[in-house]
Amino acid sequence: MMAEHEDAATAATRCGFVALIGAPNVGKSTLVNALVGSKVTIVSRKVQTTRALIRGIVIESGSQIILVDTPGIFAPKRRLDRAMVKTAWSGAHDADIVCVLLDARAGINEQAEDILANLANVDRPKLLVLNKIDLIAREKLLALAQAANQRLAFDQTFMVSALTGDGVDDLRKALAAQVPPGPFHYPEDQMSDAPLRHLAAEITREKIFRQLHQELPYQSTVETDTWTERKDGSVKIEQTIFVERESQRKIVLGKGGATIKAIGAEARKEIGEILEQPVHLFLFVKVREDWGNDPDRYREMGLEFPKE
Ligand SMILES: Nc1nc2c(ncn2[C@@H]2O[C@H](COP(=O)(O)OP(=O)(O)OP(=O)(O)O)[C@@H](O)[C@H]2O)c(=O)[nH]1
Repeated sequence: MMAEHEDAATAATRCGFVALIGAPNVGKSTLVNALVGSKVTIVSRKVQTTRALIRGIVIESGSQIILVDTPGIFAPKRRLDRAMVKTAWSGAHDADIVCVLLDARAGINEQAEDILANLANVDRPKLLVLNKIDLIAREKLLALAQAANQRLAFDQTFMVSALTGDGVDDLRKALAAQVPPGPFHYPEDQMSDAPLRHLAAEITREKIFRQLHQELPYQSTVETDTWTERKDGSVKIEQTIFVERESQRKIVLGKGGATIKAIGAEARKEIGEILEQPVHLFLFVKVREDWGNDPDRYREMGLEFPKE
């Protein structure tokens, strides 16, 4: 009986990824805070090479809404960033819903034009969010909504002030209703550190990429298995690096373990800087034979699963 009851509960849930896209300063962080409604784990802006960064996770009416953004879309300076820009946009393709934020006061400036043009071929439900409505008059707002909708066919338009909270409940409810049916991606007891687990995994991935980018492009994935805060103020993190073949495992390990050691040292340093606490990082390398055919892995990396 119990099991049936639980099945029914799972079937009723919804869960999905919502990509927040907007120029710097449109108010993404403020909106995430308003949507989540409690203190959000601060995810450092220092990490600009990740594909999809979890900004916050919201539960609303039985839906888990995972808010992600795709840094690196704007004015990429470093070579690695530029290489990631294309993938960053494909993160938008992979999201269940794309939310485009515009600063209502700034209007459709050059960066906004750029975003709207780039999203034209993203085949996902698109919502327009005009933020900072507390700063402009209502008539201007309607004109702006119209102008944006002429450039890109949005499914819905929301007018909010992330700062005052005006309109935020409506947006949250709409997102909850529109993410697809399915079980929660993150267990509720992991929700608060999920962004950090994900970020730490992305950092290690970036270090692997840096060390081995010629030899191992995109063929590895990293998962954070455990995250334990210690009494002395440090954190113990265990991660597994999954590769497709034994030969790749050897490459990641390097001669006498030299490569994995270097990856671990770099990752530990950066994770420690972001967390501002000492980090003990333990890395394991495993072969996951069918990695290349597992859509979940692609999804975790913000990549689109190739149809064939
Ligand atoms: N008046 C007003 N100000 C807002 C609103 N939302 C955000 N802001 C302000 O706009 C500025 C930028 O907000 P952030 O949330 O940091 O913007 P962001 O898009 O996350 O910026 P990046 O991290 O650079 O991408 C801050 O000073 C916010 O207080 C709003 O609805 N009304």
